[in-house]
Amino acid sequence: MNLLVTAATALEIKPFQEYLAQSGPIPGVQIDILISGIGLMHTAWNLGRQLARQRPDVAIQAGIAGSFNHQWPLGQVVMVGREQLGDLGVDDAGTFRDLFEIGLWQQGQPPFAGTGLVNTFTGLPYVPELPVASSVSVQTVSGSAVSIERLQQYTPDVESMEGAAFHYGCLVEQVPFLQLRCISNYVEVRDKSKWNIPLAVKGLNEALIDVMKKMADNRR
Ligand SMILES: O=C(O)c1cccc(C(=O)CC[C@H]2O[C@@H](n3cnc4c(=O)[nH]cnc43)[C@H](O)[C@@H]2O)c1
Repeated sequence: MNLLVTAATALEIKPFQEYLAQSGPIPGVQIDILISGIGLMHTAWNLGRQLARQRPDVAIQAGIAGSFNHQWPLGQVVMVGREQLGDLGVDDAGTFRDLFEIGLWQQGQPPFAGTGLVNTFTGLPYVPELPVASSVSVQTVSGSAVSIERLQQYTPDVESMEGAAFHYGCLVEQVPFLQLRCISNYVEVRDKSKWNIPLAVKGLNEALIDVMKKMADNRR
């Protein structure tokens, strides 16, 4: 099995890489690591180049995220079922309208299902039993009541800056994929002191190692 593990920053998957360095090669599994950079543009370009070089059997994007859902504690790991683009559109005299609303994109145009980039989890050797989240990808981390209220139209559970690019690339290339996110903060009026990135990185990497091992076991 060729497994691609990608993250926006090296920090997010450092414990995973340390685990791999300690455990040595995993029989039957070749793992490529891609640090894609923060944001949709960097992720789209780096992922596209990587998929052209080496088509993986499975791709996993691992990252931290903000949560709209206060039922989930910081450190909760989720897998993303549906991605939407939260800020690609026009400012119509003070009202945000996305590309579907103004007719520049059509709902259901491949690889979209409606207005979402949906993971059916098909083709994965193992699907973890994690809460399934709806996600919105943004260029700017939401940090004001106005921007948070505007995103409610997408009924998101979580927010990241790379997820939609990852779903798009994997759907177009028909690579089975899994987006794992661990909650580092709530999406609320910005107060960085409430974020817990170390906790989220720890939870993310524990889940990532577990998923990688189970995928390897199921592929042998
Ligand atoms: O402002 C800072 O000092 C600062 C320090 C470290 C990290 C940040 C980020 O904004 C991290 C963005 C990064 O993490 C994902 N992420 C995490 N929480 C959120 C969120 O609430 N909304 C959107 N993205 C989030 C994101 O995918 C980026 O890769 C700031």
